[in-house]
Parts: sequence; structure tokens; C-alpha cells
Amino acid sequence: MSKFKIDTAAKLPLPDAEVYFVPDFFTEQESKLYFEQLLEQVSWKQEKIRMFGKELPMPRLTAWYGDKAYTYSGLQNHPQPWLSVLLQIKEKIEAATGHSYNSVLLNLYQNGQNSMGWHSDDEPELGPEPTIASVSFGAERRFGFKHRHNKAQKNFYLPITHGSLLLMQGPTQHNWQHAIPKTAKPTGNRINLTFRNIVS
Ligand SMILES: O=C(O)CCC(=O)C(=O)O
Ligand SMILES: [Fe+2]
Repeated sequence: MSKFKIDTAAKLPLPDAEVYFVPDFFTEQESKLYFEQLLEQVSWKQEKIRMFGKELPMPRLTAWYGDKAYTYSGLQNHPQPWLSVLLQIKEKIEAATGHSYNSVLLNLYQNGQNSMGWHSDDEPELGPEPTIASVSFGAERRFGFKHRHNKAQKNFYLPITHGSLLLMQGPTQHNWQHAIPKTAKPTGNRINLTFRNIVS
């Protein structure tokens, strides 16, 4: 983590992975403003996902901004041009992580029944060891990690806070899946941004 410039970052205790978490990367004031601007300005859509030969609505809203088209969950995403709020967040994340990103996938979880299933962000477009910087605003949700190869390795769960930064890099996507499970707790809007660099 030579280039990661934040000393309050905690490395998560996951073998075969490089994951860092900064619970309060943004100030309360920044977080509130970004949350409101993103909720209002992003063009949120409910996409469909093909599963077992059926088309189902995704259990969350999504949006895709950036410089390059990208395939995600079998969908060809045509990015929209950057919004000023996204560029502001991107600059802060680039300065802190020492990496640059040319795309961002946004997710809006509107309640506890909105979720993201187990997956790795290992699409070939992201290159062999992708760095993914994940920023969250709004309601706190549990983020899960599950080892892909070692069945004896227990799942790891982490509460993802308002204004936090989670950085996944190195072999993480090869060896672990992650998810946002549903929760029965009454839960409001949560916005997540995953900054990525598409190499091809
Ligand atoms: O909402 C989250 O924190 C996870 C998002 C995620 O894994 C993704 O967009 O690939
Ligand atoms: Fe992901």
C-alpha cells in the first residue's frame, strides 16, 4: 500500500487480499452534500438482469459515468459524461489512493430489500489485478466477503459507514467475492460509487 496516503486506513484481516477501509474519509458536511447532490443529479435507472433465462429487475438502481463502455452483469453499459460532483469525488479518491480511475458505477439501495449478490469485479476490461475504490453515503449497510477457493475460510462482514472509502486491490478479486446482503432492519437510501479503471 505504498501509494495509499491515508494513515487512518485499516487493512482488513483477509488472507489472499489487499483491502483497506477508511470509515470517515469524507467529513460529515461533505458527505451530506455529496449524498444530496448524487441522489438528485444522477440519472438512476432500474436495469434488468438476465438470470436463469428470465429477465428480472435489478434489486437496486444503477448509473454508469465515465470515459469508456463496459460490460457488467452481462449488460453493455454506455457511460454518461462526468458530472461535476463525480469529478470532485474522483479527484479526492485519486489523490488519496495514488491511482487514477476512468469510470464509476453507482448503486442506489433504496431499502433493506435492495441488495447486491456475491460477485468479484474481475471482468477482463479491468486488467489482471484491478484497484477498485468504493465510496458510500447514506444508510449504513453490511458488506460481506467470501473466499472463492478456501471453504474453511469464514466469511467476513463489515459495516460500511456514511462517508467511507473501501479500497480493494492486488489479488482481492481473484480470491474473494463480495456482496451487500438484504437486511430486515428498516433502512433508508444508501449510495455507493465504485471507481474503476478500464484498461481495454
Ligand atoms: O454497494 C456496495 O458497496 C458494493 C458495490 C459493488 O460491489 C459493485 O458495484 O461492484
Ligand atoms: Fe463489486
